[in-house]
Amino acid sequence: MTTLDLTKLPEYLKHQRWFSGKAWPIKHVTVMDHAAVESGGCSFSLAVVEVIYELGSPERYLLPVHPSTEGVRDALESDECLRGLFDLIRTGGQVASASGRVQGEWIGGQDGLLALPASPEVRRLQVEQSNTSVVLGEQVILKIIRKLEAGVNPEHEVGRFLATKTSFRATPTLLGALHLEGAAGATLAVAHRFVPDATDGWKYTLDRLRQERAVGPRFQSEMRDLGSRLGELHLAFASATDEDPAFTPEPLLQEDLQRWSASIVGELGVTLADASRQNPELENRREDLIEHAKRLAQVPPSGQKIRIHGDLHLGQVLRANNQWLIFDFEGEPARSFTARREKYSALRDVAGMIRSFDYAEATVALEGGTPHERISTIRDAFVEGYRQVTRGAPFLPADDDSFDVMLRAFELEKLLYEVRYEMQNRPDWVRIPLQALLRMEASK
Ligand SMILES: Nc1ncnc2c1ncn2[C@@H]1O[C@H](COP(=O)(O)OP(=O)(O)O)[C@@H](O)[C@H]1O
Ligand SMILES: O=P(O)(O)O[C@H]1O[C@H](CO)[C@@H](O[C@H]2O[C@H](CO)[C@@H](O)[C@H](O)[C@H]2O)[C@H](O)[C@H]1O
Repeated sequence: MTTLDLTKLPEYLKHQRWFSGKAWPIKHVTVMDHAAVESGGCSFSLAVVEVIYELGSPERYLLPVHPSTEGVRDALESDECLRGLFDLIRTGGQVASASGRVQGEWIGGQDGLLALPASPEVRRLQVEQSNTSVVLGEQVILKIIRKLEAGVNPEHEVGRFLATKTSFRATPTLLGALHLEGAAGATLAVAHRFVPDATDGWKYTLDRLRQERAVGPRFQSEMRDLGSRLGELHLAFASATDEDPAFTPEPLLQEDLQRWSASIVGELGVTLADASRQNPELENRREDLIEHAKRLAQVPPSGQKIRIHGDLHLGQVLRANNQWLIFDFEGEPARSFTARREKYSALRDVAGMIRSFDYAEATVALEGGTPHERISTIRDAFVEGYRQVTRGAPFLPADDDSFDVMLRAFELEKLLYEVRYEMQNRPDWVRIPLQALLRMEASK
C-alpha cells in the first residue's frame, strides 16, 4: 500500500490502548490486505497488518486509518467513519480489497433497523477494552475488533446460530458483522442489539454482596434464574441438527475425560511451579489437587460434548428489566479460535460461573467487608436453577456423582487458568484463585 508509511506503524501501534505487544521489540510491520473505504461521507484505509516481533509469534491487527503527515491517524476517532463502517454492515455492502473483499452482513431483518436513523448518534463506551465499541442511536452496539485471529470467529458464529437457528433470546441479538474475505480473512466487526439500562452481572453481584450480609430470598431467586438461563443456553446449543455440524452434540467418550484430566494435571504442574514461589503452602496441596484432576478420568463416560460459552463469568452477563442476558461468546482470549470452538462438557460453563461467585465474595472481603460464607448458598441456588431446566438433558452426565466430580475438576481447571491469567494481567488479584486452590477440599 503506497499511502501508508510502514516505518511509522511500530511507533503508532505502541501508543494504542488495544495493542498488546507494547513490551516486545517489533522487527517490522507488513500489510496483509487493505481496502480504500468510502462510505457515509468518510474515506479511510482499512488495513490488516502483521506485526513481526524480534522474538515470539506474529500478530495481526486491524487498522482503520487516515494516512497523515505524522504517519497515520485512527479513523475510528471520527463519528462519520464509524457510521460508514456500520453502513457497510446494515446494507450488506462490499468493497474490493487488494487480495479479496470487505463484506458487510446484516441478519437483523427490517425489525433490527426500526427506529434507527440513517445517521445515528455515536456514543463511545467508557470501558477499558481491547476492542473498540460504540453505541449507535442507543439501538446497536458495534464492536470493531482490533487484534485479529485467523479462522472462524466464535462470537459471530455463536451469535448467528442463536439468532437464526434457536429460540434462545436471553442474549443481545446479533444483528450483523463485517468480514474480510480472502487470504487474510477474518471477522472485523460485530453489531449487536444494544440493551439500554443494563448493569453488568459483576457490578450487580458486588452491589448485592455489599448490601446483604446474608443471601436473602430475592438474591437467591435471581441466582436460580441465572442458572436457569445458562441451562436454556445449553439446551439451545444442544438443539443443533446435522445442518450445523459445528454445533451438533457428540457423545462424550472415555478418551475425552482422559484427555481433559491429563491436560489439567499438566496445567497443575506448570501453574504450581510458578505460583508456589508466591505461596509455598501450595506445594503441600499438589498431591490432593492432582488426585482431583485424575478422578475426572475415572468417571464412567455419559452425556455429550456440546458447544459452550467457554469463558463464562459474571462480567459476561447483563442484568436488565429484572432479567439475565448472557453475552460475549468470544471464549477465553488466550486460546486460539480453533480451541475456543471445541465441543466440551456443559459443566465447564457451570464451573466458570461458580468461580466468579468466589471472586465476587473475595473482592468484597478485600474491600474490608467480612466474608459471610454466602458462596455455598449462591452456588446451590445457581446449580438448582441449572438442574431444574436441564433435567434429563442428554448432554449431562447420567448420575449425580459424575456431575459432582466433573464439576469440581472443571472448577480446578478454571482456577489454574485464573492463576495464570492474574499473574500475567493483574498480579494483585492472584491471591483470589490461590486462596481458593488452598481451600479446595481433599479429593474423596
Ligand atoms: N448488547 C449490549 N447492551 C448493553 N451493553 C453492552 C452490550 N454488549 C456489551 N455491553 C457493555 O460493553 C462492555 C464491553 O463489551 P464486551 O462485548 O465484553 O467487549 P470486549 O469483548 O471487548 O470486552 C460490557 O462489559 C457491557 O457492559
Ligand atoms: O472478560 P474476558 O473475556 O476478557 O475474560 C478475561 O478477563 C476476566 C477478568 O475481567 C477474567 O475473569 C476473572 O476475573 C473476574 C473478575 O474480574 C471473575 O468474575 C472471573 O470469575 C475470573 O475468572 C477471565 O477469566 C478472563 O478470561
